[in-house]
Amino acid sequence: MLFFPVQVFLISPLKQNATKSLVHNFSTSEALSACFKIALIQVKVGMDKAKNVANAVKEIHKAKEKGAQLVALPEFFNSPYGTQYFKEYAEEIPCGPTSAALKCAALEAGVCVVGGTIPECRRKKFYNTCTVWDEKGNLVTVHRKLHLFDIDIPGGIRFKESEVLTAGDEITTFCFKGIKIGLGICYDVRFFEMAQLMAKEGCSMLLYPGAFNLTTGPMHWELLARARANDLQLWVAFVSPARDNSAKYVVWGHSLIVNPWGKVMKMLDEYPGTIIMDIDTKVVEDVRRQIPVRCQRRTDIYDTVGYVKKN
Ligand SMILES: NC(=O)CCC(=O)C(=O)O
Repeated sequence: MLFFPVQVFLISPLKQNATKSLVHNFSTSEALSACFKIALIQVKVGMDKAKNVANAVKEIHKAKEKGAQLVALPEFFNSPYGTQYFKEYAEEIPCGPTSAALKCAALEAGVCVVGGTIPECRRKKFYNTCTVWDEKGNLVTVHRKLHLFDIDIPGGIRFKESEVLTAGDEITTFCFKGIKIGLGICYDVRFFEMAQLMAKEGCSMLLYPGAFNLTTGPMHWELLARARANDLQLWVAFVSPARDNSAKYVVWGHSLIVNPWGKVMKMLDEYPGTIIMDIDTKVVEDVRRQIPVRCQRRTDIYDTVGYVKKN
């Protein structure tokens, strides 16, 4: 087994269950050889919050029946996507009804639930927040979207999440069956350094609830998933809502899983559906051994890693 010691200098505190130490040594061996079955649930999201949540819960149970051990939902699975909706649909975490439903679903189905995202209200601010629940219904972690989706493409799309939402300020990883998984939310995927940092934290998979649109989706959705997977040599999963052409923001759909070679293993179309897939982290080890870019970096010439944020 190869052992490549890497030293990462983390300046800001990371989350409770992410690596907290200021200097963290790890090797590729941390991320090796475990398997689990993942489900990515591409549900349609409408105006009725209770119905959206009930639908997601039903799909979690169906995924469990198909053998899933970790079930992931899309970005804003309980609320339509739009700055005009976020405050109305927002809830506190973990005491709101959507958290209660996810906790109960995780416990009853006996699966880990990555609860897509919901609009969260917290201390008079609003966030785009992902919760993770273990199979006993415990809240494992939360990730608040770090990079708000503010773009303006004339003739394409203009969106400004920052009109309503506040950005999170922590990198989030969690462990599932001995595998470290990094969380990002949609637009977060465009920021390579964030993904690189999670890879350096020892992640074998990056999971992004997301909701691209009909302008950027066809151009960048698959490209970004494959780019992150190939550059960082890990599994990447994106999970989107299904398309609703009557919505104000029409999503691209196409939830997908890319393997550490950068190959799309499964991808949905725009309709509701579920991807079920075995994730084997041995593939991570194989790619990293056969194409050992991780230990070939010329950090004497460039050093783009080893930072989080300056306080
Ligand atoms: N919900 C989002 O962050 C959308 C991101 C997106 O569409 C993009 O192009 O990036």
